Amino acid sequence: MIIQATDLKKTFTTKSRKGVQTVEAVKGVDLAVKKGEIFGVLGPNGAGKTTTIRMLATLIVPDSGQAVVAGHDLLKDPAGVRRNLGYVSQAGGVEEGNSPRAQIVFAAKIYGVADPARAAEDVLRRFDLLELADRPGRTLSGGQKRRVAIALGLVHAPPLLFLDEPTTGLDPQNRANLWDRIRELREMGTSVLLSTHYLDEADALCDRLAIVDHGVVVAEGTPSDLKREVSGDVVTLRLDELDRAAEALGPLARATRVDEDVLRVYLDDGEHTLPALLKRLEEERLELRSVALDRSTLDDVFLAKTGRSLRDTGAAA
Ligand SMILES: Nc1ncnc2c1ncn2[C@@H]1O[C@H](COP(=O)(O)OP(=O)(O)OP(=O)(O)O)[C@@H](O)[C@H]1O
Repeated sequence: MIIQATDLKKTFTTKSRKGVQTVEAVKGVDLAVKKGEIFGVLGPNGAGKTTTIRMLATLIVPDSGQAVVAGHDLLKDPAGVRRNLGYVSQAGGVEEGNSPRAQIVFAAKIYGVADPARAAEDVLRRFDLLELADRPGRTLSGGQKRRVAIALGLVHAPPLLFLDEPTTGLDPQNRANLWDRIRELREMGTSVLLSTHYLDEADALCDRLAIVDHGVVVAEGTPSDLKREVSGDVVTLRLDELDRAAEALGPLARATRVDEDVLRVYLDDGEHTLPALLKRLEEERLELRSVALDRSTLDDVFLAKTGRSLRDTGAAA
């Protein structure tokens, strides 16, 4: 394991004119990240993703809990942890007036890399940044800035890289491009822990993930295991009498759920059970407006574990 964390907790206290406010940002998180995998922390805004990553990256001290990160104890040997990780924040930290090359060489010097110029050249090449390496940061596009930010976090070749919402704000093409770069890191043996609120990103990129909500892990596993656990297929029905339909179809399904104006019916084998569902609705004289059959998604997992849809939080793609 490159990360083994147990019961991490963090409460923030802020003082304002309204008095003292406390926020339990992380309420007891366990995480086990294997060497060489891309591990995702998926959750809506405010779930505690950044706080968890910042604790594991030694940037804030947990109130309680324990962790071993890259072979070093988080609390007893934070310097040992720090030497072995790269951290790329949400904001990305690219200087406007400085060239990517100058910034990366500077970072390499801070990390004590033996040949900073060469290390910078290597990482610039790897991230396809050589052509723009000597332009001021302010002239780069959003996608290029993200690549520079990641290159900055990698110049000392750490075995573990933390990426906090790496593709937020990027267009689909730049997101796909960055996913490929992150996969290349895995191929070179780097372990990656990233946070995201994009369902498709968690599904396509992560080997395993933890779904977090309100500061706790509500589910953990590979994307396909998580989806299988919830159910194979989902039939979404639009009709007027949702509750009566749910009652009628219950015996044929693994689970049913009324989700605003639709009824979602979870089935092991949707293709073969759908005709029976439709027959049952007809027997009950329940008139359908529309029906759709889909494989279950990570949003169905989130819904099953938290009672609400990640899409509804306004955070998901
Ligand atoms: N320094 C701080 N002081 C006070 N409250 C904080 C601080 N940092 C985070 N919080 C609060 O802790 C909770 C968790 O925040 P966190 O940034 O970890 O969530 P997140 O899952 O990363 O969200 P997002 O996707 O929006 O980045 C939020 O309610 C946030 O307002």
